[in-house]
Amino acid sequence: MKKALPLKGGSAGLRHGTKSPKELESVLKQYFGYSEFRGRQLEAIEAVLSGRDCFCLMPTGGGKSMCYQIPALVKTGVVLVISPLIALMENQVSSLKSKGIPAEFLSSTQTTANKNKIHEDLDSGNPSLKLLYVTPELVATSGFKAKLTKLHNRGLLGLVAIDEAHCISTWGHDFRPSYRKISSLRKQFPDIPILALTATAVPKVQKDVISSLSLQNPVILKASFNRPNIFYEVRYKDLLDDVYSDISNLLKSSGNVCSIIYCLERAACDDLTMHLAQQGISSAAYHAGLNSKVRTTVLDDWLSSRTQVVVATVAFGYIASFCIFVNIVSILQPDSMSTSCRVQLRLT
Ligand SMILES: Nc1ncnc2c1ncn2[C@@H]1O[C@H](COP(=O)(O)OP(=O)(O)OP(=O)(O)O)[C@@H](O)[C@H]1O
Repeated sequence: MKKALPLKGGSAGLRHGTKSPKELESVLKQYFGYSEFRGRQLEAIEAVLSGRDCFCLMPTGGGKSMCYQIPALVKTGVVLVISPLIALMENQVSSLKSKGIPAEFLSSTQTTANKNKIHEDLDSGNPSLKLLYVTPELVATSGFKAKLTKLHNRGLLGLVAIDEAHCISTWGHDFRPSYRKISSLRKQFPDIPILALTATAVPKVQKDVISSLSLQNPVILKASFNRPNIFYEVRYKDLLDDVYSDISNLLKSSGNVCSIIYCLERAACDDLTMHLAQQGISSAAYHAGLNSKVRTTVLDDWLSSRTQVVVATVAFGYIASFCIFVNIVSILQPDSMSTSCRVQLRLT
């Protein structure tokens, strides 16, 4: 049976579920370079390692992923991560791989050859994978359920993590009907801990998520949403002579700070990008109307500071999750205050 990944410093004799906070911290340091856990991370990790279900409410960018990534490193078997966005999965998987952590995702964007390789690994009885990211749509299929059952029967399903768990709730702002179907997992694998993660704080949603997933006596963790490094300034469009000029002046006065501007419509992204280019500001549009190759180039150029400004629809906020100083400008009415705040918190 595949063991947990080896730890530097000779901790190999430890069994999952029995690690001390210090030992878990050393795993954090070894793989991610951070010296301590943030907020409620450690409690969430300890809860699932002890076999408990857990509902974890943490602000966007608060470090929810660590709550299942650390267990994946210390537990035997595979951690299944259910995530609603392929771009998010791709981003996480490539970041984990760059740290030497075996992770993969299954989605329609994968080549058949890649998918086959992942399935072969899962069927091998000794998978090298530690984390497998999938969509809720895939989890609902009978073929994938059978695969999970096989994995579980061999003692190789370590944890089910449900990212963006508010999508389960009809009261959640990103409600996805297919998410409802994953509620069968609790019945299917009664002995496997389920970790539900969300940044949506509405009590009605929390209750709905916990009951829809039939979480058993879950550990409920709520982290503080206070982010002192965030500063909001509101400028009324109607009081400005020219919104585009106001934005370009703001960008020029901020120096070379990497920035994102959110617009509701694709055409506005293209228009504003053109205006900024005319003002000598390096910028690029990012929206669903561009093919994935262009979008990847835009993201890469922005992350490596070859482009200063991305003018995007809200989809961009789900992809980029690491930037030190960011100017965020939302023009036009955001679809909801909650979405706007979530995206901003993730990026700040
Ligand atoms: N203990 C820690 N110390 C320092 N940085 C951390 C810690 N845990 C996580 N991070 C970093 O915080 C950033 C945000 O983490 P993560 O993407 O997991 O947040 P999240 O809560 O999942 O956000 P979202 O709601 O956007 O999905 C990442 O760059 C991650 O590496």
